[in-house]
Amino acid sequence: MADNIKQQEQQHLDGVIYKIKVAETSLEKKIKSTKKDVKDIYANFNNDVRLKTSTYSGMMDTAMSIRQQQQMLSERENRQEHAARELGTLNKLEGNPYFARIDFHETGEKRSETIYIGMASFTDKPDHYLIYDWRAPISSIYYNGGIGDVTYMTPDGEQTVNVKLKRQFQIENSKIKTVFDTEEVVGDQMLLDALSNRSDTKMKSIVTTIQKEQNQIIRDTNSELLFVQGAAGSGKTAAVLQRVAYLLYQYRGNLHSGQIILFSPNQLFNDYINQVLPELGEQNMVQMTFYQYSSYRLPSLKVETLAQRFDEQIEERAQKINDIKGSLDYFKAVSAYANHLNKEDMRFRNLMFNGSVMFPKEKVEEIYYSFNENYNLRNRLDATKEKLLKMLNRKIHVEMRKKWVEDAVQTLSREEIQQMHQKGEQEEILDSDKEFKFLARQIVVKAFSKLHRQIIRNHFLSINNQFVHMLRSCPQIVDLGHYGLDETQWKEDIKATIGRLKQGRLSLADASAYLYLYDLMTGKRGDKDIRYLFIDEVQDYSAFQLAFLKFSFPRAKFTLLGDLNQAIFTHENSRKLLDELSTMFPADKTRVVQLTKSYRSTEQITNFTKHLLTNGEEIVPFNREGELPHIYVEDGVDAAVETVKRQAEINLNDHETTAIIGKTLKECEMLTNKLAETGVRATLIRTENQRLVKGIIVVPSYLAKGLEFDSVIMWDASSDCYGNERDRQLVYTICTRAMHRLTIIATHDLSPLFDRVPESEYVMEKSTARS
Ligand SMILES: Nc1ncnc2c1ncn2[C@@H]1O[C@H](COP(=O)(O)OP(=O)(O)OP(=O)(O)O)[C@@H](O)[C@H]1O
Repeated sequence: MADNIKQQEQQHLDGVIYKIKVAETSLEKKIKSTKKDVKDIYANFNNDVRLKTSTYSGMMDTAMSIRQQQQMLSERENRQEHAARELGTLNKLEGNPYFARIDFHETGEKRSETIYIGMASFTDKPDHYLIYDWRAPISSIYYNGGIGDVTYMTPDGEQTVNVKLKRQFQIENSKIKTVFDTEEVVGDQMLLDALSNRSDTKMKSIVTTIQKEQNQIIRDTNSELLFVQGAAGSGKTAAVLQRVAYLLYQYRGNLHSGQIILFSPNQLFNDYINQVLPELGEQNMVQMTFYQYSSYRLPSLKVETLAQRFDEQIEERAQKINDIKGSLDYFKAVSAYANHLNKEDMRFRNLMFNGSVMFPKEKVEEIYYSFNENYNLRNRLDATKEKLLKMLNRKIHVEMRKKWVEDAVQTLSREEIQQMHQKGEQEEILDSDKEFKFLARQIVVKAFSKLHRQIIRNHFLSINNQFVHMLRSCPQIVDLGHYGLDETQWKEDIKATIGRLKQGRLSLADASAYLYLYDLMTGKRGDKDIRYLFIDEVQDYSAFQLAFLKFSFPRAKFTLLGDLNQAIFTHENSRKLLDELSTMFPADKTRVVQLTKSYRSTEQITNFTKHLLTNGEEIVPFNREGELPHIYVEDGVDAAVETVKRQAEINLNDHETTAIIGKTLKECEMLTNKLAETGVRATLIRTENQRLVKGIIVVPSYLAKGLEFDSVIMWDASSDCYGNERDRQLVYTICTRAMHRLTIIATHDLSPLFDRVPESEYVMEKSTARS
């Protein structure tokens, strides 16, 4: 780029920065003066508020003047807060105000226009934009096309402009480091620079290099269901975080971050991505894992953890059970079963008082089914509660005459009596009979309060029994044979579920059905406040879970991101997911976007990992050069640990973050101990509640989901660890975590899952070959 262009742009930049500084000074003044105002209001509060409390009108005056002062205060405080936020944005802009310039011509206009695009908008006078926010409609032309006609969406519909110049900048500390003009959508050079950076324990925003296909995902506002199938490293997570920032900008004032929820694969991942939105000047949305959601909804039960769920995968029969329990057929079966509860089969519990039955379950059942067939489960339950509460009220009189109440009245202390009078808002009564009745009533009401609460909280329903009854009824509703199961196996599984329930535990698959059944029984209608729901790594969700989430968040638009190649929990079944999903949303409001380009890894790593898949989704590597992956096949564990040690040291010397990814936690523990014996310090990530750290970490495969590292060492890629075809997607997921370097180490024969990779795509290092 010619020096004079750089100079001209630097001059323009200096001018913008000067104006930003002017705006900052004026905001600082404004903040100072508002602060002083607030202080003055507090100081003069006593003088300005006229306290007149002797008459009614005096009290009204006082109230009015307090209210005026409060309004003034809150108005000043809002102003101060707003100015402080604006100042924060300007401070961020000052060092790096924009990253692109576009010159374009709009049909019908005499002159071309020039705009600069940055992280936030900046005007020096009303409607005079020196910088446009990257999320403004016009900024789309930067992401959507190169030179020539480019179309973008405005609030009034599509608009086409003719782009004459597209210029990109790298600015640091108010100085232009590089300027380049590009004909492309977003220049490869800029993207290459961004991707060559080292990994971090926190994900970064991609605003300056968003790709066209990613931009479609970010700016989609029409779809009820947006399904993104994207290869590993294609920027699904990155794009979705930008999308949240975009939605918050687009619907400012009508949408806040608390109305957006992101379901993520694990807590480590939550921690990894939690800086992106603050970096974009927005607040984080609600983030949770499905496990956390189920546990929060079922506080008295222990739901199976990620690690337990992963270990369970190994058993084939458990997998079949999971398949059926994850299906839409099963979801429909639970719905049909609940529907039939309107007529019969609702299970109840006795309501007890002082160790004996107060309302027997038969009585509760009689009440429940006494209402006509127009009642649904929700109002049937409400009406039952109302009736039970009335009956409980009527029982107060009977109970008051019982001996235990008389005894309790006799033993009341003076203080207790006084307290009861205060609570009952009744003066002490001189008539002793009335006084006795008053006290007896208070005692009974207090004693009944637990029962009262139990009625309000539906304790007369027996959800555990109901759930088991539902499981028993299933063979009549779902075709078990279709899932390769027979009734005996199903019964055995029910037995296991009962065993778990007795210990207060539930499997994750059971937890969804349990919650759904409970919600139907109690007529819950879901959380209507959530407007956007995102699921990352959706291939690990079952159709049941998705249908349940749709039921639980009925007003939310869904954005689902996944890679069918990385289905480590649902395996091949995940391919059915798309079909099943399409039945849950209106076809004209469903959009499927495919991202095929993989940005995370070097071309060599992507070419290698591509061959790990059979019939995989399409993957195109991004053109970034690196070394070929290395495979070491060693003679035994000790030799392999030595190789891990050597490789980890090389990686550390290159300042690379290394993740050693083992299959299970047990293997990772063993390796960490062995490494420690040889003097290598590595941090073992045992649970998802830990934090990622720099240096060498050892992490089990199921926790590495969604994360990325400079270097990955795959630990024990031998045939007895990964001998099963079902592990193919897991191996793919592990290897695709590497950005710059991938090393695969086997303690003996290499897993056959690598057989399909052509020899030209890696360097094979056999133990014997090196010795
Ligand atoms: N347009 C882009 N500009 C710069 N970096 C990008 C872009 N798109 C993706 N990346 C980078 O590529 C890497 C992979 O992105 P991301 O983690 O979002 O992929 P993913 O599709 O969610 O991957 P996976 O499914 O394997 O977890 C990240 O480091 C991300 O910052």
